[in-house]
Amino acid sequence: MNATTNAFQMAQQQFDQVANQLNLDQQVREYLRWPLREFHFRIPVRMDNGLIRVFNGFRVQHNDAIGPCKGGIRFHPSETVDTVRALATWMTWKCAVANIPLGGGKGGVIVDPATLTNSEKERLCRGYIQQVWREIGPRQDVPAPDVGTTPQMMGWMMDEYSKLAGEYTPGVITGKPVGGGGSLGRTEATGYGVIYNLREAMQRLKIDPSKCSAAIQGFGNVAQYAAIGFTELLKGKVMAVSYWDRDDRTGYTVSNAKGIDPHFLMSITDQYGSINKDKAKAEGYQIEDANAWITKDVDVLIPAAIEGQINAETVELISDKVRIIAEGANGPTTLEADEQVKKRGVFMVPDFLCNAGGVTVSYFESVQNDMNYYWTNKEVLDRLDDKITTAFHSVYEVYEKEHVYMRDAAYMVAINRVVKAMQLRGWI
Ligand SMILES: NC(=O)C1=CN([C@@H]2O[C@H](COP(=O)(O)OP(=O)(O)OC[C@H]3O[C@@H](n4cnc5c(N)ncnc54)[C@H](OP(=O)(O)O)[C@@H]3O)[C@@H](O)[C@H]2O)C=CC1
Ligand SMILES: O=C(O)CCC(=O)C(=O)O
Repeated sequence: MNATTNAFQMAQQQFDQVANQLNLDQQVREYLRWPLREFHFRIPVRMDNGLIRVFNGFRVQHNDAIGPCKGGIRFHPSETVDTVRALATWMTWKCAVANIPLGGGKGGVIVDPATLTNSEKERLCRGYIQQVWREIGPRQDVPAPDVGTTPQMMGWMMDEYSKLAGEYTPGVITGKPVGGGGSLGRTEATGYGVIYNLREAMQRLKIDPSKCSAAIQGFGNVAQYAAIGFTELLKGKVMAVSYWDRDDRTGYTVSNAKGIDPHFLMSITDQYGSINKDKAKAEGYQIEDANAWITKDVDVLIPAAIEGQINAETVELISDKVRIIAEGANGPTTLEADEQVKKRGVFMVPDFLCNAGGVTVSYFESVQNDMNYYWTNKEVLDRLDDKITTAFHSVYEVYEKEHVYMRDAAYMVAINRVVKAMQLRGWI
């Protein structure tokens, strides 16, 4: 998030705007504007050099009216509790709009995982669980990966929880490695979910996807599979992706006038989403500055890195050719920029609808863990497609009927479902 934008204030303001439109009761607003519970803790870790380093960790549980809290754990050097609160709040709306029986939670550790060795990462993951294990569980709160965390880390966390709980408990965490309690399809789920949303949006807007081009910000998990999906499922062209270069401490855009080959770029990308720009250049790619991706004359922009990237400054750089923004990241568009996007009539597929594919397959993973029976990749992706398609149209129908912005329509669907669950449980 850029320095001037606080993600949690942004999440609250988005909610307030729609609460006004829905004329939501004041007491219900108070309930939903803040997380129900949050845990702040310190995680001492013995580093490989024998010294102890203490990390700050958080787990925030926003709402569990519909089911156990659900949401990733982010390892990031600029993590703040407000970012985690925002992400937990958005998880509540995400699970509700996807119509899966889960609530919203999120976790975080202030750390740059790229500075840790593998064994230090393992001890940090186990330490995180040691601090929070009493507050999570398959029927309480189920974490998962997010920025800076991986399936292997989820495997270590599940193992630590199982040891502390005294029984094998795969359903405590999702996004685990396949063969270690994970589900096929989870790796590609979020990026493909973005693409299923785009396919449905284009069908409603009568746009031929095979004639479309896209530019993507980021080249981590979500961006990589969005790029593959855009080229292979929609048959469109991705003209540019951007990434953060750790060595140069700046971002770059990697573009190709003929369209990028996502598989080639993935083959020269490290585990943190950093592309080897020399190898890309040698294959004829152009290397441009960090913001070049957003200036491209493309039909679709897919921000898939972090929060606050389409903001008051960068929104001015968006080409008039852009017709759709599909938010792969959580909270990539600030409130000011959102107003501009709305005014310009660009069709918005909002974050908690657009990137709901990941948590949907996480839900499938926990269902498979409970059954101890695992589905094929095709079964998982077919079910995902079905869920995302239904979610998209449930929001689109409100957008059409109520003549509201797509983000507001998604909030309306989600808030109504959460409020109904709260009423049915006698909370309000
Ligand atoms: N993974 C999932 O299933 C889901 C993820 N999301 C959201 O999607 C977004 C991306 O997550 P994910 O792909 O998993 O995370 P990853 O860590 O795999 O990828 C994010 C990438 O974006 C890079 N990045 C950071 N800042 C910039 C920048 N200014 N310009 C270009 N690249 C940048 C990061 O670099 P570096 O590591 O060097 O900072 C990293 O390589 C996040 O908002 C996440 O919360 C949402 C739903 C589910
Ligand atoms: O897979 C999950 O449970 C959560 C993924 C997540 O953190 C997100 O959707 O932002």
